[in-house]
This record gives sequence, structure tokens and C-alpha cells, in this order.
Amino acid sequence: KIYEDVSDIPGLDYDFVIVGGGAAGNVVANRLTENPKFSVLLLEAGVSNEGVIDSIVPFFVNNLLGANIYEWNYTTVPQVGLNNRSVPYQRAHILGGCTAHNGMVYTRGSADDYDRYAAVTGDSGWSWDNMLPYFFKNEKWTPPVDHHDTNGQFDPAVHSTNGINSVSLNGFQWPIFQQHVQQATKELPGDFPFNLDFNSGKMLGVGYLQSTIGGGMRSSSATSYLAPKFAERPNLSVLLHAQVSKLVNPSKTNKGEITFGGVQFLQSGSLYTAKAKNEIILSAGSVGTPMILMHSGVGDQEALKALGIPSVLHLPSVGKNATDHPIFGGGTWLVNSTQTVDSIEQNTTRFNEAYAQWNESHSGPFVAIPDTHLGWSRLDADSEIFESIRDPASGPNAPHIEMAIGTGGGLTATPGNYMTLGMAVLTPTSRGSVTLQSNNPFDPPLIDLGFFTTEFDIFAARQAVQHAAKFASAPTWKNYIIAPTLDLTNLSTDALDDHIRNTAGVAWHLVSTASMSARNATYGVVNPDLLVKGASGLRVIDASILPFIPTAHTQAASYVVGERGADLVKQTWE
Ligand SMILES: Cc1cc2nc3c(=O)[nH]c(=O)nc-3n(C[C@H](O)[C@H](O)[C@H](O)COP(=O)(O)OP(=O)(O)OC[C@H]3O[C@@H](n4cnc5c(N)ncnc54)[C@H](O)[C@@H]3O)c2cc1C
Repeated sequence: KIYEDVSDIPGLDYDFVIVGGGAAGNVVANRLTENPKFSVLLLEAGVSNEGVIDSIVPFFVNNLLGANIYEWNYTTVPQVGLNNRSVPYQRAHILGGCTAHNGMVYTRGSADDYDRYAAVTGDSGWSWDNMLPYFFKNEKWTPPVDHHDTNGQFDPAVHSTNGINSVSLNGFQWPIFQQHVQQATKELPGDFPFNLDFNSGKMLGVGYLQSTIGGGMRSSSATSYLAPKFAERPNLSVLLHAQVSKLVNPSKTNKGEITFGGVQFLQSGSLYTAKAKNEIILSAGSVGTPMILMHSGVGDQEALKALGIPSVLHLPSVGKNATDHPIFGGGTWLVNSTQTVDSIEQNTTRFNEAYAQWNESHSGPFVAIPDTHLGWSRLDADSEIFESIRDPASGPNAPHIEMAIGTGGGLTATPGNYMTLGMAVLTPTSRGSVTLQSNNPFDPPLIDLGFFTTEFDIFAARQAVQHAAKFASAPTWKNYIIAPTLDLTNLSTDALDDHIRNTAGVAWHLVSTASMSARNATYGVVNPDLLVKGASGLRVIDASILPFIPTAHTQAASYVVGERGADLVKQTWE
């Protein structure tokens, strides 16, 4: 059941306490309560997702991103590589976590990414082949609501219709634009080959967008993994508005490991302690999880001491290695067509018609986001950067650059019709951190993404801008594109760097702040079974454990961390 008030829940003693109801936490809550013998309490700081229309209608994807009750409302520290700008750093404060407000883009990453996880942890369970069954447990491939012919737009062999979380191709088409994109892949097959399905593990090329959307609505971890189970699972309790501050009552086991007696949380101004007989599972995400660990005395002992937090377990890697994808414009072009998403965004009558259609039948333009395709590319193997830097990609199938191909100029465009190519560096070598500013668990943390602090990352960004220009130069666009809104191709290197540093933002794909490493490694936070090194009865199951950022948007990776993590817990306790 789902509870809003601590006085309504059936006690504070459970077999498992899970902290955070996001992508991974809700998977773990669902899978553990498949066993009727396990009692589970899931503590979520945020609010209910029930009836939050901006979290339901796919087209409203950006509405939740401002400062509001659905967000933690974080801002990064000034970023040296962004010309000292601080940028808003969205994290969801709502059941479903970031799956309740993310862009819904569904990308698994490269097979090489997972094979590298297996190699660095010494656990073949994290390899692509061994993780594929978990992608299948997560994914419920769903026909798009417009029932268009999807032949040639994806590869059914690499998808599953038996999972839980809906994934589909766009349920609304922009045919003229899409035909040009397809034609561009034929005209420039060297740089932009068509890829039938970039979720096959072999990502390179341009393919149709896949999203976590089903029946014209967002499919989040709350709507797919939790809501359908409340009625049938008396062993599942979810408490909202419960912000965990720290783990309490540490003691030593006879093996010398640290174990915690409970989880302290705040609700309506009062502190409570929930107890876990078997395990405490941290799934508070790449910001929340390291924060809780550090406030509990698990982290770098010197840094904690400086803040007056007694050290319980010295794990210097907590909060380090923070890695995210910088995103920036590859270009926006004014186009010679009225068939773009601007025609809806800029016209109140059409906007209202589209909303009415969605309300009536969950169909029409509001069932999709404006991107129609994604492109994945590698830097040239003979790029000068590789003379001084080893290729940071996980392998030859992993891209360095992403190109999101979308109709429209975005919400801030001046009236007109546009197309936009949004770029990301997928293999950044810059690293940041999540640290504490005080010993008060309710103070926001210091989030440093470290963006563009290495030569590789800015080099890759420059190449990405050139790459977008190349795509837009395909002959098919000749009578479609009128002009770029800003010509980036004639800028000097310094001016282009400055432009990127002044405009880049974040993809919100933070990982590695409680990184997994080999069992005998002296760095890292968790072992390959996700148990915290040096602790007992404490696991981390969320995106923070990924030792490297996937070359993809990170929700699919977070879901499978949840799926495999739940299996690891079950193997221990069943
Ligand atoms: C704006 C945005 C857009 C994105 N777009 C995409 C996209 O299009 N495609 C994609 O694949 N990925 C996208 N992502 C990334 C993806 O959603 C995340 O990688 C993924 O959700 C991470 O899962 P998680 O389980 O680690 O954490 P989360 O999903 O972040 O869940 C963590 C949960 O823990 C809760 N929590 C935190 N601290 C506490 C505490 N102290 N006490 C109690 N609860 C706590 C939070 O409120 C939250 O509900 C996006 C992310 C954002 C923010």
C-alpha cells in the first residue's frame, strides 16, 4: 500500500528498507515483494505521482523542470569549464524518481559498456550477454498508439513484450521531416549509416527513437512497477514525504564489518527510525545515495571530520568520480515546411486541439516528444586527440557523440518552423563530485560535474558541432533548410569553444558516485554484488554504482541495475 503519513504505516520494522522510489528502487521493491515472506518498506522523500498531468502527457516533458515541488531544486557549483556558470541540476522529488520527469528516451547503451563493467569488476554477470535477460524483464515492447507500420523501424529480435515498463516507437509522425532524415542516412552512409535498432548493443548510426511510453502516456517506474502491485501485495509499504537523513546506530559484526541499526527519516518536522532485519538498500540516486552515506559517516574520513561528522567507515570513493554527459546545440535551422512541432507550440488553437485529442483518446501530437531519431557516432580513429589521449570509449561499438534529431526549434524559438540537432559528449573524461557543505543532512549538497575540464571533452564537443553541420549538409535538406539560426561552422576554434562553454547544459545522467569495483579493489564503494565494502546488510542499488557512464541515456541502465540488484538480494536471502 502507499501511505502519506507515518502514523498509518504498519510499524517501523521490516525485512528490507529501501531508500528512494526511483528507477532502481521501485524495481527492487516490486521484485522483493514477489516473495510473500519478505516485508518491504520503501521510503520516498518526494510527493505522489498520481494524477500529475505534466508527468503523464509525454509532450509536457519539460514542464516539470522548473523550480517546483516535484524537484529537489539543486544547482551545481560554478563550473570552471562552463566559464564559471552554475547550472540547474534537476533531480526528481516524486514517486518514480527521475523516470517520472525524464525525457523518456529509451537507450540501453553499447554492449561494450556492459562488457567493460564485467571486466573492471571481475564479475561476468555485468556483461552485455548476461544483462540482456534483465533488459527483457524490464521492457514491455508496446505498439505505438497511431498503429503505423513499424516494419523497418526496429528489430523485434532484440526486444521483449513480457517485461513491465512500456517502450514504444513514436505514436505520432512528422512524415516530411522523417523522410528527410531517412534520406540523409542514404546520402551520407559513411558518417550516418541507418541503424535498424541502436538498442541491439551495436549502437553506431542513425535510428528511430524509442521511448518509455505506452498507450500515449509516460511509463515510469511508479506507474509500471509499483501502482499495479499495491492492491495485491500486503507485504509492500511505500511511505511518501519521508526524507532519509542518515543511517543510525552503527556497530561491528564479529567479522569486523560495520552494520547499521536503522534508517533515520524526517516527516512533517519529526524524526523516525525504520529498522531492517535483513538489509538496508540505498536507491536514492547518484546525488541522494552518496549524501546519505556521507552523513552516516561512510566516506572520506578527513573530509567528514572537517565537517564534524564522525567517521564510521573510511571509503574515500564515496561521492567521487561523478560523471554526466554535457549537452549543447549542434544547430537549429529555419526550415521550409509548416509540418513541424513549432506549428503546435506557437499556435494556441492547435495546442488546445492537440490537448483535447490527447484527453479524448490519448493520441495525436502529445503522445511523443519532438525528437524522431537519434544518431550515434565515433570520432575519427586518426583524430589528433588520440595522439595524446587513450580512447575513453568502452570499445569499438561505443559512440563518442550523440545527435538527437528533432523537429522544431524548442520552446524559446522565435515564430517560425525549425529543425534542431542536439549534441552530447558520451565518453567524457572529466570527473566531478558530490560532497557535503555541512553536517546538516537537510542542506543541499555541493554538486560539481567537472564539465569540460579535460582537453578530450572540449575536442569531442567541437567535433560534434562539425558533425551536426555535416548531417545538415546532406543534399536532401537543400530545399528544406532555409538557414541556420546561428552559423557555428565559421567560428574560430576559440570562439566555438567559448560558445560551447557559454551554452552547454547537462543531460542529467549522473553516475559513479558510489561506484562498483572488483571485490579486492582498494577503490570504489560497492562490490560487484552491490554490498558496501566493509559493511554488512547495506547495499546500493541505483545509477550511482555504474563504474563508467554508459554511452546512452541512463534510465535503461538504472532499471537493469535494479533488476539484477534485486536478484542478488534474493540470492542472499531466499
Ligand atoms: C530531467 C531529466 C531528464 C532525463 N531524461 C532521460 C531520458 O530521456 N532517458 C533516460 O534514459 N534517462 C534520462 N534521465 C536519467 C534517468 O532518469 C536516471 O538516470 C535514472 O532515473 C536514475 O535512476 P536512480 O534509480 O538511480 O535514481 P532516481 O530515478 O533519481 O531515483 C531516486 C529517488 O530517490 C529519492 N531520494 C533521494 N534522496 C532521498 C532521501 N534522502 N530520502 C528519501 N528519498 C530520497 C528521490 O526523490 C528519487 O525519487 C533524465 C534525468 C533527468 C533528471
